Amino acid sequence: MSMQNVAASALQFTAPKRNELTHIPGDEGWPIIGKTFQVLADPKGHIERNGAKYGLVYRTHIFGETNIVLLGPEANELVLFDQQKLFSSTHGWNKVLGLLFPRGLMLLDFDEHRLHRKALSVAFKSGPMKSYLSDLDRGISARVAQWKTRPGEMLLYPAMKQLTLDLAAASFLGADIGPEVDEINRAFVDMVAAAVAPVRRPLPGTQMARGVKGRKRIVAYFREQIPLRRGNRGGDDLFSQLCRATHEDGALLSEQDIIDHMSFLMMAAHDTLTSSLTSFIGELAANPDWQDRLRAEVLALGLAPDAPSSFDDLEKMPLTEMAFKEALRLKPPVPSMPRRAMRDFSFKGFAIPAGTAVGVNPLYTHHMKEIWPEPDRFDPLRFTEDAQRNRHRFAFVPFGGGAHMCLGLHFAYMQAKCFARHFLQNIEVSLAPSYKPDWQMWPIPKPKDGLRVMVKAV
Ligand code: HEM
Repeated sequence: MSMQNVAASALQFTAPKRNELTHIPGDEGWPIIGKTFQVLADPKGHIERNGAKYGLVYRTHIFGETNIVLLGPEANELVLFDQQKLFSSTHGWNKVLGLLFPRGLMLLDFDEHRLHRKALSVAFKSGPMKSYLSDLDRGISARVAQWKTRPGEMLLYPAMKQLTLDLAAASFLGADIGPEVDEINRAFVDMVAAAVAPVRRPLPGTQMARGVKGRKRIVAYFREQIPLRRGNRGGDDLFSQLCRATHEDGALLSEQDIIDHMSFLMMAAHDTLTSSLTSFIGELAANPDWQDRLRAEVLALGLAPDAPSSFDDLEKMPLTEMAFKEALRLKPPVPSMPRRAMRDFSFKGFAIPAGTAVGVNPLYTHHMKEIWPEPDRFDPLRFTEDAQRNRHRFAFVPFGGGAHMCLGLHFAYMQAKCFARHFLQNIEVSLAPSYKPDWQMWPIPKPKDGLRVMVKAV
């Protein structure tokens, strides 16, 4: 199938009439605003109250539209695995991300999505990943060494945000960006912040307006660089990999495709890693026994404090991986995932018509008491092989599942373990007595006060 035929087949939909959904239990709240403010104020509480009142399928109204929320592992499997190709990711995510990240991988569907995902996958094979690891390792080691020289209180979230930004510049764009690096970083930060801004139109003075301007700058940068990266200025960074990537028929990705995929990839990686690395270290600060166990695992690698980490070293950190998973369970960086039904379907006895906006919710599933006893307790042993064996495979879905499962999953584990290795080997982290950080859980989990931790050299 040629790329043009595939692109032309993008699906259209008609939203169902209101009375086609009223058989589904729920409460749509006020006209127009619906339940939007309740969801924004307390997403976990809101969804748990609705789940308790209405069950695993309920109707609500957010962001100007009726939504059907489908809860639990079976719903995740139906929607994410999507064996029957019922659900469009394009028409789910477009409303949130379409203006700034049009045609990012997650915003493509079905055959077209499959072809692009295949082309992008080369950049995530083990050869390129090893090269990203050496960039990440260098950046992390240098930053941890700086933190080590400044013992005392530190605001974890902003420090982590700056670090992931600098690491993305090195591993995604190459160390050699030149004097434009600060300007590109700023444009990128504006674009990512706009992705989750409450005002969705680029009105003057809004974050969305800054985001649209940032996108213009980033697009211009990519456009000017593509011919250079395809020639002898290309390196091993992710951008250069995409500039050389081809479709099945051997054709290079188009300039516009590279721009759209790069913008999306950088966004997909940035806030998710910032959020998860912050919650991971936050949990270790709150659970010193686990911090000690992971430090022992790191020290057992036998590496000098400033020595680089290899793929093999990271393989020998299973407890660290389990602890990172537990942080992702407690605070999934993508707490909910939207889709649009392209055909009629039914779930738990409810008929749901084509065109309906539906959503699944990792944040809810990750706290279901019947799957995760004492769901708010940090316990990495939930992820031993034994403990996982009898669990539904869609009970833990921080990276989604099925065709759109996170393409950067191994990148994320690699960065988290590399970070843990340098951090724990050099720094001890704690929380002040009686301090309980307060988190905003949606659209991306983030500590409200930046998360104050105490650091000291090990
Ligand atoms: C802890 C970090 C991360 C988390 C929790 C995360 C989570 C997710 C989730 C839940 C999805 C699927 C959304 C859906 O189906 O609606 C997704 C998709 C994606 N993620 Fe990640 N992500 C992370 C890091 C990354 C990184 C580091 C990269 C790139 C280097 C990345 C690239 C992508 C891409 C390209 C997709 C779209 C895949 C597709 O549609 O085929 N992510 N991610």
